[in-house]
Amino acid sequence: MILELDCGNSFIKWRVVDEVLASTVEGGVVGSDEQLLAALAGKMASALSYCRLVSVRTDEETQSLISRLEAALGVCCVRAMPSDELGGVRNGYTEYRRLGMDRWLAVVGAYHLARKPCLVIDLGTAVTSDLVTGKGEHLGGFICPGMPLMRNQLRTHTRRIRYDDSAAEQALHDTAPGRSTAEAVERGCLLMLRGFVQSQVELAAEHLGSEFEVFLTGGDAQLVQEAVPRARVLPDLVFVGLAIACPLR
Ligand SMILES: Nc1ncnc2c1ncn2[C@@H]1O[C@H](COP(=O)(O)OP(=O)(O)O)[C@@H](O)[C@H]1O
Ligand SMILES: CC(C)(COP(=O)(O)O)[C@@H](O)C(=O)NCCC(=O)O
Ligand SMILES: [K+]
Repeated sequence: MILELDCGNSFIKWRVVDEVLASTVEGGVVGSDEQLLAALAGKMASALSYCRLVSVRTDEETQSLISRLEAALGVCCVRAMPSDELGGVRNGYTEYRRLGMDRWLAVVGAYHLARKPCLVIDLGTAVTSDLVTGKGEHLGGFICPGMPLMRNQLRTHTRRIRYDDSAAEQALHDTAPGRSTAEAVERGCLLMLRGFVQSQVELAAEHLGSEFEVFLTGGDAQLVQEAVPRARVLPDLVFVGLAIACPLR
């Protein structure tokens, strides 16, 4: 079985895949290296043959996680590295190494699934949007703050915006004008995200023509789904690209 990891700025997404059945056996989202090791401890260490991972963390943090995994699980870890061409997609950055690896693998994964023009939006700590043409030309994209960054900026740069996580969660059940601080902030940020996603769809039509697929991924993808009903919501999109970047030898 293969262990796959997507190390984002806030969370590590992990899953164990049976390469013979091509199915996911188990998976989860954890907040730290320690939590990851605890989640994996014992139960399937012996069944794991290989680990592949993508990380947008520093090289030091990523290497430290790899060392700990190799020591704890006895598996060889392979990390996806930047490339200017992969899976029929040409990286659109002037310096291809600068493009976030999660963005790159999501674009490669989307193009692999669609084989036509794609708009790929990843809603995590940051929100990223990337465009790829039907011929696999990555046109570049956009980066803006995601839900966690927007709410934290408001909390840390004002004196009276204070509310807890349960109030935040409650507030997101509706988009009526807020009648409390939590509702006003959470719904305001949510509507900003939805507006961004809608404007990206309009922009994509200008660059890609009318026939393109929209992919939504990242932990907050569901929040904007209703803004683009035709979008494919694929929480595992980065893993599709990861399998292409790090095939089993
Ligand atoms: N099961 C989940 N675990 C953790 N975060 C989640 C989950 N579902 C949704 N989220 C939300 O997803 C966002 C983080 O998305 P994610 O793609 O994991 O970010 P990153 O890749 O930057 O670490 C947060 O706003 C968090 O509240
Ligand atoms: C834009 C990102 C911070 C998004 O990270 P995430 O929200 O997934 O944790 C990451 O893709 C990154 O560090 N990119 C490097 C800069 C760039 O893509 O231009
Ligand atoms: K992201």
